[in-house]
Amino acid sequence: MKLELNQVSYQYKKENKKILENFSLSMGDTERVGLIAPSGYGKTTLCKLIAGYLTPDSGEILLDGRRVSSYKGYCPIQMIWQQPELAVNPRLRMREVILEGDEVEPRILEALGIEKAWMDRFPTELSGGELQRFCLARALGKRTRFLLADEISTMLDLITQSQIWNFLLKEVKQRQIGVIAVSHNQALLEKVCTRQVRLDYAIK
Ligand SMILES: Nc1ncnc2c1ncn2[C@@H]1O[C@H](COP(=O)(O)OP(=O)(O)OP(=O)(O)O)[C@@H](O)[C@H]1O
Repeated sequence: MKLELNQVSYQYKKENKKILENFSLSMGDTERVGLIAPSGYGKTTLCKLIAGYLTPDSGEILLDGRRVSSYKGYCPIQMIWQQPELAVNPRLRMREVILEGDEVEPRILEALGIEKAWMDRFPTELSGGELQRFCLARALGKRTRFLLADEISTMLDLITQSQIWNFLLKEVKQRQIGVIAVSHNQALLEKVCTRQVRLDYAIK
């Protein structure tokens, strides 16, 4: 599958500043692209646009030639958010949170170190790192073809961070899932990504 961004521009309505101007990117599902830019330059905004949470002011975002916004039901582009507590419904038990994914395989839960006892808990009864594992698992449903990983491991200690990225890398390579990774950790991006794109050039 191919993900294409053609001349995408975006600005938050109440602000004067353009976040993205005519930004283009084309990537395949065997690629892992690292997005680098200083804080506040629009990395999260770009991820939200690609995942369909925001609509570009102009330009288009296509998955195999079809507009991402035209996908109904499960979106093959899944975003993992920087703050997992904002990405889950606090009223759902973790068992139900996982069901929001696309038939997530039990082996994925196991590989991410999710303990069975956690399934009956509510999001507020887990640590940030534990909750993030659930968000990762939920995003790795059957029909996922691209993963947007926005600072997904900042709340994890170094060992857990490396375990989780090792698993993710193996998984996306095996299943041909393309990845866009955002991190201020340059060493991590170099290890994980096949190439890197600078976002600050997208703004004039
Ligand atoms: N809903 C919003 N309304 C108005 N402005 C916003 C909104 N969300 C983000 N912004 C602004 O848009 C700019 C880009 O934000 P974004 O979160 O995309 O940056 P980022 O590169 O991901 O930053 P960081 O590295 O700090 O996470 C920032 O100046 C931010 O203040």
